[in-house]
Amino acid sequence: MSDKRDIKFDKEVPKDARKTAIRLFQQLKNQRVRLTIVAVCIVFYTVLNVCTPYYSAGVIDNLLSAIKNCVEAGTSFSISWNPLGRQMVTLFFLYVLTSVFYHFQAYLMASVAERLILTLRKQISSKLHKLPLYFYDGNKPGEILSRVTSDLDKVSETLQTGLLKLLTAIGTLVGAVAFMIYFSPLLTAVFLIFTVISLWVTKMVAKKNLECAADRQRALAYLTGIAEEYYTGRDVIRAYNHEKESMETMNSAVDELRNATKKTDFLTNCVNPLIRLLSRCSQAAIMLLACKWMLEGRMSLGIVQAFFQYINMAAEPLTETSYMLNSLQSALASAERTFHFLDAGEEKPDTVAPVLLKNAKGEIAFENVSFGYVPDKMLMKNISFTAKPGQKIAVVGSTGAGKTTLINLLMRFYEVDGGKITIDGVPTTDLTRKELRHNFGMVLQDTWLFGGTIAENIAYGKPDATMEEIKAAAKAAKVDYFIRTMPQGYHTVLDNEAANLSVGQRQLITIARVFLCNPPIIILDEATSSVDTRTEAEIGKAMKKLMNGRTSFVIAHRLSTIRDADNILFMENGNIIEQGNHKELLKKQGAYAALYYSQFA
Ligand SMILES: Nc1ncnc2c1ncn2[C@@H]1O[C@H](COP(=O)(O)OP(=O)(O)OP(=O)(O)O)[C@@H](O)[C@H]1O
Repeated sequence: MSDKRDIKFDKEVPKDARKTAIRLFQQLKNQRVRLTIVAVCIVFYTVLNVCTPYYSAGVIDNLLSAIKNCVEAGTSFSISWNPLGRQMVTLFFLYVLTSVFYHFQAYLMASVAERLILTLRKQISSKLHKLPLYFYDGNKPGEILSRVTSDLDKVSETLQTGLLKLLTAIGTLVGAVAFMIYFSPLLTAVFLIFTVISLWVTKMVAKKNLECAADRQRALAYLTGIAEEYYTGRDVIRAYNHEKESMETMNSAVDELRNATKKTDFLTNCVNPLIRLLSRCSQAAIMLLACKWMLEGRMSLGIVQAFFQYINMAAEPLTETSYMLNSLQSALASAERTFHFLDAGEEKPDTVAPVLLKNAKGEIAFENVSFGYVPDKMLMKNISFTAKPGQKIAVVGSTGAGKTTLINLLMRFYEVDGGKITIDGVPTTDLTRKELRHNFGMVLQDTWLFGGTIAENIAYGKPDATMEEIKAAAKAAKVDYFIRTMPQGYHTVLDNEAANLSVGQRQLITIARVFLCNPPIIILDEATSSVDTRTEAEIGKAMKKLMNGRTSFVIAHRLSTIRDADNILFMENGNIIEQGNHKELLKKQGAYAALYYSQFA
């Protein structure tokens, strides 16, 4: 049963942030011009952003004194170009220019980030085809998918928003505080005292919030785990009368999640109003002092409004720095995971001078083949056998005996550790993988049909096949009639994992796929219990027809179907312990005979 103590949540921290940042930057080297323009825009934006409020203080004060002069002189108010009109237009253009620099860099940065993500996605896509199969054995599909989606999205988002904020934060903060001190050291001190208090409060709440969020995550994962467990085991739970216990465990998990969520929600919802309250208090205190000084003539209105602009400017980097650093850290962790994936060991490259195998006859030989999934633990030792063109080879053995492994080696999904496998006398390592696999057709129990039309699915191995060829293949597999009864016939789109087809129909379509490719060698994994007897007979007939004239390897689950095999490989613990035809093996009175008599006696 799932145990919530087993569920761990790692904080998103890169192992080597510096190395990852440098590597990420290297990926941007073809975008140097754009990045330089972005850097220039950021510098101009920061300088203008910090200097404009200072300029605005003078303009507002001049405007105010012009209004005052008019009121005192009893004349109507007008603005002359020199100096007030000029100053106001300059201020307007300063704001416009600041905004232009900001938006231009944002536009460029978005295109830099998306180009980078496109490059990385292309690298991942090409990597997926170069990875050896054992990589997929050790990694969950969800993990690999998240490299392509959420990890790269996070990098892009941080490059576009977080990085700009971080780069402008120091300049803005230093500039704003410097101007504030210049205007009034006392008001600046009031602002800084309140800021330090609110930073401290945020830190305390954030720490507590992080703990509660981890508790909530744990409680949620536990609840999801047991819900899934109970759902899949519902029959067994009922059969053993464990409904009450399951319900109690479920209720306590739901309760725990409720408590954890309550705490997290409270902390999340209370932190913002608290910070806002502190910021209002600080602004009220500053405003009180500033108004007093204004009344005493010690401070002008222009300076007060400029001071408040600086307060807003300085508060943002101060309160957001920790968020920005976290998001940068988490983006670097994402980038690190992506690079780790891109660095994974690839399949041994194809030979540089490959042999071309035109019209293979289909003679296969295993010569003293040894293999282990784990380097120092050999599963197969010195396996040898030969399959003459057109022969039927049956591979038999209990579960885990090594039947699939034998096929994996034949198809070069894994590389042998010793000995060699030849096809028409040519070692498979002397061919390119593409050339080798071109000679094989596979019909497995787990059929794989993709989201496309039935015709496209049949033509998967020969995309340029004509409709006539596709129909002929379907006819050969005895699935043509069924396809024609579908609403759009061959153009019926299969989606949702071909849920509208039965297991047997899916298998017949994959048989048609092999008929179309017409390979000299085929691999068949016999259907077990997932189809009814009639369908099984239909599949059996189609397979028999497919085997006709081709070298075939049949992974057999029932001994009744392999009596006519030319060679039966009886496997145990990864090795072939007996081989020969049905009669020879019965005569031997060995493991095959024992199994045969146990099934048919
Ligand atoms: N990717 C892998 N990594 C490590 N060990 C593996 C891997 N695949 C299979 N094995 C191990 O190799 C042995 C042979 O497995 P294989 O899948 O070839 O057996 P099988 O005869 O096809 O079994 P089944 O009839 O159940 O499919 C088993 O002990 C299995 O646990």
